[in-house]
Amino acid sequence: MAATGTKSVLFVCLGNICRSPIAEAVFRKMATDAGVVDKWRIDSAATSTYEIGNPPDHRGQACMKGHGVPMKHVARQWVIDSGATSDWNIDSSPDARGLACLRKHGIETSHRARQVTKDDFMSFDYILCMDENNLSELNRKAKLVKNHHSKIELLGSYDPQKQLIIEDPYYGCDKDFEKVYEQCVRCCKAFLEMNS
Ligand SMILES: N#Cc1ccccc1-c1cc(NCCCN2CCCCC2)c2ccccc2n1
Repeated sequence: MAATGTKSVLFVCLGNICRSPIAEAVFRKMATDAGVVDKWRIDSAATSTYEIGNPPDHRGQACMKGHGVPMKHVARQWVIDSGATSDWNIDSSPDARGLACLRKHGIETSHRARQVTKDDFMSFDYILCMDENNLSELNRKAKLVKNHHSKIELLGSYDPQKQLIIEDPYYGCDKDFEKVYEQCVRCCKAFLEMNS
């Protein structure tokens, strides 16, 4: 649970390099522009270990840059299993393609994979994910954590245009990232208004 008076939201997708960092950045900018960012703990994470430690996808970075939305995130996975979390990527350096892309945009960065804890399920008020796979994976993991209190929902359930699913753009093109961005803007706006 966040400190008293603050709220907390964790955005989740499969790899935490495409959709959830965009949602996190969009929500953070909206909360900042509304003067309430200090009342929120905002983060994003993955259901998988695919991209731990890597920077956000360069197509997402380009999309956000085009919309003037700052984005800084290190992909992390939160494993809610009884056993240990994956240590395959501890101290791994980021994907070379991501680093090259950031350097091209003049952004130097020193990412490191970071481990997750079970605390996410106890410490976030809201866990908002992108598609049915994320939702079923999160609900499956939630069963492994006693007395977790997070509300696990589809981010798309807040969309006034009722587009429930935010599709994975990983194999897509810039247009697909643009669609993710537009959906995140609609949903995050409605979510923030509902919690203000
Ligand atoms: N999986 C799937 C999938 C299915 C449909 C559409 C997109 C994806 C897809 C694939 C990715 N990485 C390629 C496969 C990774 N390897 C899969 C086997 C285990 C070792 C890792 C993604 C990476 C980051 C963010 C989103 C991604 N989404």
